[in-house]
Amino acid sequence: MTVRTVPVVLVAGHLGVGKSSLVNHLLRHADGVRIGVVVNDFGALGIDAMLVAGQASSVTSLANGCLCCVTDADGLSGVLADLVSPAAGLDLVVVEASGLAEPRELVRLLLASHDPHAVYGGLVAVLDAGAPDLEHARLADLVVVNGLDRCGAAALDEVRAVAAGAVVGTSHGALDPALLVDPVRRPQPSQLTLDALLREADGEHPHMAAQSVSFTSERPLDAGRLAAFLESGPRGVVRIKGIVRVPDGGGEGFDEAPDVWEVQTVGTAIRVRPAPGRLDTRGARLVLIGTDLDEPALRAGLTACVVSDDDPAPSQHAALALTRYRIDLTSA
Ligand SMILES: Nc1nc2c(ncn2[C@@H]2O[C@H](COP(=O)(O)OP(=O)(O)OP(=O)(O)O)[C@@H](O)[C@H]2O)c(=O)[nH]1
Repeated sequence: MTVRTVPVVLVAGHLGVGKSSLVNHLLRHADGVRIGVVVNDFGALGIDAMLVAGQASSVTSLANGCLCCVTDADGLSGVLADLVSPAAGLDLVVVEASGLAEPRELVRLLLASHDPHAVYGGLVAVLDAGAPDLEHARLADLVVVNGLDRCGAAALDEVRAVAAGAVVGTSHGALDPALLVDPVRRPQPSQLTLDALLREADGEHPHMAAQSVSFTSERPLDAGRLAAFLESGPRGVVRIKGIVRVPDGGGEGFDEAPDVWEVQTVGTAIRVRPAPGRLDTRGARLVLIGTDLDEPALRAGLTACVVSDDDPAPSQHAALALTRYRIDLTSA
């Protein structure tokens, strides 16, 4: 049986860069995605708590299912356990770090929590377009350069030159939630949800919509070439998900290893697990999600991963290049 997992996304950045604006935008554009928010408020005047709670606490009573918890770093694991439990029914948990929190420490805390229902959804670093912190850009899986309305887009190239993950420019934190989580189809409520009402009342900060590129191959992909493609952090790509068959030389002790894998990436964070049986495939099906995608380049990159007749037979443990990113989410 496959355990249901909820991605937990960390949002970090210096004081006043627009973290709360980003979280509020996600909540207001949730469109059926049930988002839980953790405000990691280190006593910094409680501003985050007020801003987020002002809207999220009233959302708790709606079908939308948003909720808000205030915590400090020590309480993170306990709060996360509640939020990601199947009973909470959430699709995404966003942890907003206070401007004082060290992103690396929060990532460590999250990875150390070992909750079977939580899966690391990536570190989103919000940077000020006027004075981007390039150290944060190097750490993050997704970099949001915020404040383009004030400062223009000049910082984007500077950030892209050093960022390991994808880089997106925003104004007022207007990040498309589809960059972080798949849209969820749920029956439409008979009346407007709170997120729709808030959007109408506030006016919009339009966000650059996420794009996607689908790639299908009838043949397996070479694990080494695919891993290199994923590790390269293709430009503009925030998330990749799909099913891939990779050939393996079948080294000793590896006979039981499956050949078909589910692959998910967020920025530079890669994770794979054995594909559920019904998703068996002869080759590969991948979806790449991001902004400003260079579709021909992405297709060329993935096509180059397809195993050809000219390739040598796979070496022993060939699949390890990819399967070393395995996280075991499968329970007996
Ligand atoms: N003009 C402009 N103002 C912005 C933008 N993003 C945020 N702001 C404003 O900047 C101020 C700080 O934004 P927040 O979203 O609270 O920033 P934060 O990172 O959560 O701040 P802390 O919680 O203090 O760390 C607020 O007054 C926002 O309305 C933007 O892109 N353009």
